[in-house]
Amino acid sequence: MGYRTSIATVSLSGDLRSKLRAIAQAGFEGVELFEQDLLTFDGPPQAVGAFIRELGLKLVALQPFRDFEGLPEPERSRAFERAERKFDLMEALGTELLLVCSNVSPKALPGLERAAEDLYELGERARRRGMRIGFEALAWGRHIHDYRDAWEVVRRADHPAVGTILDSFHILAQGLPLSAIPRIPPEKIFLVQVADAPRLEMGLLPWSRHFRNLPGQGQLPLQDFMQALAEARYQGFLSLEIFNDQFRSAPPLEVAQDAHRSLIYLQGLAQPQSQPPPPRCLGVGFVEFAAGEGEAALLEDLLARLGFACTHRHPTRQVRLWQQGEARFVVNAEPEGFAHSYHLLHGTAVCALGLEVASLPQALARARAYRAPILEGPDWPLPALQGLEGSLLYLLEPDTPWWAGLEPLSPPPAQPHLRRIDHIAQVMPPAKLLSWRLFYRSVLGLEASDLTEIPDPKGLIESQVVQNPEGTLRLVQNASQHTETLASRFLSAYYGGGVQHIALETPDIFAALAALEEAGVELLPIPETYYLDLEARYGLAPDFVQTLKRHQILYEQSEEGEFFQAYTQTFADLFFFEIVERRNYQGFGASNASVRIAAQMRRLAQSA
Ligand SMILES: O=C(O)c1ccc(O)c(O)c1
Ligand SMILES: [Mg+2]
Repeated sequence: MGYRTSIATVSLSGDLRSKLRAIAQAGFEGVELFEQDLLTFDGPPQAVGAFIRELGLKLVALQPFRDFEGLPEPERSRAFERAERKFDLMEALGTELLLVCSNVSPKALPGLERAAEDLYELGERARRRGMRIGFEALAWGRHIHDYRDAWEVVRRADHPAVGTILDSFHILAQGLPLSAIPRIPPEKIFLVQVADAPRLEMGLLPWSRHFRNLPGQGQLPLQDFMQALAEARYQGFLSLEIFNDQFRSAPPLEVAQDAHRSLIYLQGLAQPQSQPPPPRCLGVGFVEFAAGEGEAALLEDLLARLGFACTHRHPTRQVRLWQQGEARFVVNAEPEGFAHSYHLLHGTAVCALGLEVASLPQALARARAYRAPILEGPDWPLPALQGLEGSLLYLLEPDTPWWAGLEPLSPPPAQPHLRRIDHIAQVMPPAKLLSWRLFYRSVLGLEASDLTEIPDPKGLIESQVVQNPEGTLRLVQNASQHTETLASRFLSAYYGGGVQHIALETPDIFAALAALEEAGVELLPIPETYYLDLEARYGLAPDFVQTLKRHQILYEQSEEGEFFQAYTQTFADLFFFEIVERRNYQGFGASNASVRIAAQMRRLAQSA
């Protein structure tokens, strides 16, 4: 990639040695050292510098040097003394760039000219020691909080050892215009720091210190920022500086690997032609369940009642294919192999998804560019990416005859009530939501919705939707910080994340449910009060509401259309199917989610 990659140590958890190892292992070329982190190293600064070089990393900068410009005496003189001690430290470490962030002290005096004089003098001191200083505007700086002012100060200082540092968060969070960036001479931009963030209504300082996230995970207009950098012809390091509470408690290597991926993604935003394009994802070709033999029979009984036909079976193995319309489920009850291991760990569960892509070579090239490990070879029926929590994401083109090795048994149902997989809902630990958001956006080029919150009787559930533009591939991802929510109970029951439900689409939910009821499928009972409220909320005809109620259907209306949904009782405790009918409707029935969760909780309490 064009820009050299770096990350600030503040972005990761652990002591300095583990941070640096993770940074090197994830493939970064440089690192910005946060001075605080020196305290977690069991050796002198020289040893830190040596360790960094042994890892093959370049120490891009030491940071931050705070509260420098605009001070009255005697603070001003003291600030220069402090700076000299930083230069000593930098000499020991072996780095030549010091990040100076704008003064936040109430003692700081205003005036760009005054600040320029201070920076000139600091630059002169730095130059004498073969060093440089980069001036960065903090969004909450006392007088200087706009990158244009920081640049103006640097321009007036007019010293070869004084440049500016741009930080996408401080610029984009304030919504500053980017038009001045291309006018800064590239050699005067000493470093560019990048971070994304969710849009939050809060003060800039707590927002920056706790909620920054990786490019591709948030909502800031980073594409515009990258465009402006390209116009400026900047060629130095892109350094991630991610202050985030979640990342600072997550395994450092996982965060570092995501971080490296996010820089590739960022590069692609400005120059899509510099990397393999994302695959066109078409939909879910199949879902594979891992099951023990006894459970496989129960699951297959449920599939049969849902209207699926067992169309194929493996000649020698415990592997069967069930189909209805375009929906295909593989039930794998083999006593060895990947599905078996997965079953041992998670119980009856979805162990793999078959993702249909328009071009397999393109999908694999993209995955390689984004360093997503690919499983392929004689051990695997299809090439696969690593999916959620040890599951697999097989990749296939729509006409791939992956079931050619199976024996045909019976034809699929001629008049299926259920036509296709509408969406798949996964539950994961909260810290994984952002990681998968980045994966799906970058490796697979899918769109990710903003995070929303769904109330569960025992706490909040965070939810995001990942989908293709056509809406033929939809993944809903849920997580919860609260231990008693349904999502969290799923995590503990399944020993990790996984598929919690699969929604199947029908063109006529009343006919579909009548058939299911006839076949003895148990639906999740919905309380009477829901229907009273529904009638009032949308002004529905009583007869219509009675029909919904008879089939335990949840209903939602939006500006454009209508949504109907019903749920099966949970299978093997926590997994279930959903039946949906969409009439010009693109959502997921958010207003009904808490009703459904409460009904499932009641049922769990009864069976406990
Ligand atoms: O939050 C801070 O203090 C801080 C320090 C250094 C930076 O580069 C920055 O963007 C923020
Ligand atoms: Mg910064």
